[in-house]
Amino acid sequence: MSGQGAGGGMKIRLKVVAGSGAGQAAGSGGGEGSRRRRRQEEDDEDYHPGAEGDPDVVIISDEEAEEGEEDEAYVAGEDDEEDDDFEVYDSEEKEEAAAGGAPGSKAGGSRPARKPTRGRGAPGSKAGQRVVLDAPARGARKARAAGGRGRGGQRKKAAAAPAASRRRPRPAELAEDADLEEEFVSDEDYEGEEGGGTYRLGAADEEYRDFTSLRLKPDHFNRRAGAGLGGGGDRGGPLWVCPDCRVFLETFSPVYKQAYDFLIAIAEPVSRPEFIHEYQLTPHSLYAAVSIGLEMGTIVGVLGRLSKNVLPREIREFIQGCTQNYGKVKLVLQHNRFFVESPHPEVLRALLADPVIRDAAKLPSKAAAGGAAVAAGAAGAGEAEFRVGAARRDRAVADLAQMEEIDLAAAEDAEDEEAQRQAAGGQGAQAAAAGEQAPHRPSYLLDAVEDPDRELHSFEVEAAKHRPYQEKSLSKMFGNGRARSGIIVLPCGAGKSLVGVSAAARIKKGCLCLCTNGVSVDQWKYQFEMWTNVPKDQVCRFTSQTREWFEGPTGVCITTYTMVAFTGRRSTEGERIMSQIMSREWGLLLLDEVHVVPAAMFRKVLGIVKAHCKLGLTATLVREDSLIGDLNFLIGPKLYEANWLDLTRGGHIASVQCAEKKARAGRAGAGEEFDAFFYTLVTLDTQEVYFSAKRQQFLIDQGYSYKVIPHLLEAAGAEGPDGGGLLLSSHEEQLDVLAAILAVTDADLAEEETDDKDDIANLGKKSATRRVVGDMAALSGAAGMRYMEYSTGAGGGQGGRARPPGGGKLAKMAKKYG
Ligand SMILES: Nc1ncnc2c1ncn2[C@@H]1O[C@H](COP(=O)(O)OP(=O)(O)OP(=O)(O)O)[C@@H](O)[C@H]1O
Repeated sequence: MSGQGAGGGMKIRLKVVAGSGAGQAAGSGGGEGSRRRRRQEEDDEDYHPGAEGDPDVVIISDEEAEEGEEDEAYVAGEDDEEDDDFEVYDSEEKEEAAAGGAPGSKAGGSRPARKPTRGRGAPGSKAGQRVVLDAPARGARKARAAGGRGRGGQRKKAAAAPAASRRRPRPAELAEDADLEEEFVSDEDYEGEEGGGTYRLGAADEEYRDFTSLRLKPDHFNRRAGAGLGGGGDRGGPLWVCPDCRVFLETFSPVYKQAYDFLIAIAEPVSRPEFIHEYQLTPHSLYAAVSIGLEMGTIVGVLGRLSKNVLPREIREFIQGCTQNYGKVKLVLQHNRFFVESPHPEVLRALLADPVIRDAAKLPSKAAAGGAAVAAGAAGAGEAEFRVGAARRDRAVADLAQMEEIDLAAAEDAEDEEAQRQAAGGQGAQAAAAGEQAPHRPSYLLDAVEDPDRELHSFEVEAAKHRPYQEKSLSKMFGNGRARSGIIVLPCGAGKSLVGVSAAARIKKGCLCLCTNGVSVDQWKYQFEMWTNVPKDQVCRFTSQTREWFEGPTGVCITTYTMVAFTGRRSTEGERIMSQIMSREWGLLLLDEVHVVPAAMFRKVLGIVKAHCKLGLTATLVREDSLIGDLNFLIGPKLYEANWLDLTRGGHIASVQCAEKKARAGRAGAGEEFDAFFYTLVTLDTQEVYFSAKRQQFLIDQGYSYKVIPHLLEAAGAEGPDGGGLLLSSHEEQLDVLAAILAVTDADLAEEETDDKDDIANLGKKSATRRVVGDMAALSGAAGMRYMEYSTGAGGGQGGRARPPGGGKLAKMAKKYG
């Protein structure tokens, strides 16, 4: 069992099921999603975004490609199997891939592949599962590995990096070959291996990328931007698909929109500036893809079709490895208990062989007769057995066809000790063992009608026409008559609230909405009332200030993370409401601002609340605590992510202007109509400079440009506050303020009274306090709150709406509507 996720409690990871790479990477957080990788880059002192750190994509011409082939004449059959670092496919093979053919199974035996320049792979295995290093390097690496350290102890397997990229071989990390285990090499081990070649390996190796050995498709010339996807539908591919799982997208392609929609469904965006986007295929992103209904063959087929270069073999294998385990195990919530179900006895056996799961599961002491016995691998005779009744299995198989919305990702959320004991199949096993009809309702939406516990609400969205990206988000969440758990990423002001409200309306069972503070609670209530016909008494708020409960059997409860996670003494009314919250099976758990909620709090809350479906909403999946990967398990995969620039161009959100003012002290400016201005004041010679570099990288990746205003006084064009210039304009005054700020202690801060006890920003303080003047990290945006603090939703709106209650958003709307 992987179980490396932060925090205690049981974890169920895909890896357990079949030891696939998907689970491995996911379990350890070692999928090394793009964000984490970027952080590592950022942490590297030598990394200078926008300078030499930019990806160096080398595109070779036809002639060069041919030259290359002549230089290294490929002799079919000679060392075909032993020498390939990565294989290339012709269009026939591409078709085969599209049809879901096994990687490496070569039709017809002839393969116009080009012999790679470096690296070795797949001895004796056409499927290419085993990828080994060339002998001298392997020896050297092994030797070094003995004393080497891994990247956070997570990367266990070394494999041949594709010669083209010579960097972390993500696809091969998923190789299932146990022999590779011993070839553990850390990034340090890679360092210098190339002996002064073009590559600098190790943490900074990503600065140098050479993709010259990517093989262009024979008709690649027709695939240049502008050639269009005409005729056979196979032209004009806007993608470059690299063997290291990077995908580059040309935004000026005529099929950009289609390619973008596809890529965002299968890959993580790394960087999306104006002309070339970079994406990364990761286990998480591919898991998300299959969870929204894309099949392995489709993913490979479409990727190949959109690509200018022949799809590297690693990519096919990687995609296969990451997608094959989807749907094998389901976590089903019923009668406030979780049941682990699988139609595959071997999967259950693997799960039960894991000591953590076994410990957590409630198992019958003796297996009952009938059905397929699934003995826990580690269990001896006389120990508990887990039995799966035949009828139950058949039913599960049938149900699997529909695919359950609560799947392995959902399994991760049951962190609460007690819930876990019920979750790991114990109750289900007991019921099955006792010959009872196993409880199982796979498709929540379809089965809601039959649900004996159903308490359906009947409100509907009636005041809105969804914008295209909102519709897209919702269609990713709802499909085939079921609801999927996951995260929707939409920029500030793009209308996440409407998406959340619509999801709650579609899931006709109670909705628990969790917000980061009390003001947000008021705003969500307002949003529910504004967009839907929900009766007022069916939307209730539960905060430190307001304790309401809905009339009737069900409704919408809006509260805060802190209220639910609170462990101290509550008022009688508070206790009563909390017990209502805890005893219910919610249809939807709506999680606002998921990127700022500390992971520990998520686990706590998700252990307390039971819901059929979870929807996380955020403007950015960037977290300061590097635990973004955990959200995949705590909530679910990312279902949709909109591109800021596209929405801006579409007039859905304001055009954003970012400016960073460098000063020793100063004040921020104001915006103009239809433009949202983001000003950050960075005090020189402080930690803020470091954090501002991070923010700059974020902005670049999101496709924004920003301005650095180094001399505030000159920029202000005036001398003092009366003249419209700066406060604290003299150097002495600035030093005084800086000294005062630096002198502030936690004790000083504790004296400040809070006005929102529900605010998640107050976490960790003994008394509920708010930082009015905080430490430098908090001031510079390192306190876990997002960088973009406000925006306006320009265009496409329904102007003249009533203003909502509340502060932050109120100000935003007030700004928008004048
Ligand atoms: N489909 C729509 N039609 C009309 N107006 C819309 C639509 N979707 C959103 N809006 C409006 O756009 C504005 C921004 O929406 P909302 O506050 O939900 O954005 P948000 O993504 O939650 O922003 P933030 O991340 O800042 O909280 C609101 O005024 C909302 O009423």
